[in-house]
Amino acid sequence: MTDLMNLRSVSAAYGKGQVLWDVAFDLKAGDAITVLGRNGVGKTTLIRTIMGQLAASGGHIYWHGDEITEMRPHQRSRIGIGFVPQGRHIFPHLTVRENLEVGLSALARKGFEGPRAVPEMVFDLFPKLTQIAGRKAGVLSGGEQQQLAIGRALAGQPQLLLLDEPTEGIQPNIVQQIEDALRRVRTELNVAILIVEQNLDFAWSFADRYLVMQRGRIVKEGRTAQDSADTVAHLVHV
Ligand SMILES: Nc1ncnc2c1ncn2[C@@H]1O[C@H](COP(=O)(O)OP(=O)(O)OP(=O)(O)O)[C@@H](O)[C@H]1O
Repeated sequence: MTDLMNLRSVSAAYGKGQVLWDVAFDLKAGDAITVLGRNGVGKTTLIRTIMGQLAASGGHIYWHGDEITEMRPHQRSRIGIGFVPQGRHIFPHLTVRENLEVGLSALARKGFEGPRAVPEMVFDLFPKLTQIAGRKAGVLSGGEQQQLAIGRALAGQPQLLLLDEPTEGIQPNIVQQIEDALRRVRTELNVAILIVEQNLDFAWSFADRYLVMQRGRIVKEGRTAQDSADTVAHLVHV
């Protein structure tokens, strides 16, 4: 079986300032991987490069074995890459349901015969969204907005979900609900999940594999079941 995604020697830059160097890793269906590192090491840049919001300045990105390095972000979302950006970026003046419907645009794949309504699975994973479906997203708590942002990405039925610091500023009981939901996304839907995180406990508990970045490079990687979180804490915490 071909991998879901492969990164080969990927680099990225903002103008002349190179931020990513030689990043390489593979993802399979249903994988859960976390990208760790201090502020400013390039984690968000990596996720934006995978999503195509920032063009790779070198290297190659493959999806099911096909090169997508030059593909535009909306096309990447149509082939099955979902993105929950840092800060969530929900539409405050739209209702919860309308925000979720925005996520359906990713289903406009050529020949895709999928549903044209938000899949029930999204409400099943986040029951709170059913209760607040008619409310304007701008008035929701941070935890509700995060559930909405994840639900919106899932409405597009991705095969890979990219999440940038999903636990940032969220109270612990909601973090637990998000973790439980993401676990189900993986096991029940076989969606691969890549999470950029500062919360080492959450990252270790959720992910099977970890990558640690320093100054735009992957400096350490491994399996969370084999290594203790203490072995990377000094590379992650300031
Ligand atoms: N739009 C931009 N233009 C220029 N430089 C940028 C831009 N965005 C990020 N950078 C720089 O790129 C480097 C990596 O930033 P990035 O946001 O990817 O790091 P990060 O590891 O995600 O950090 P954080 O945890 O703070 O989000 C930093 O030096 C940052 O200042």
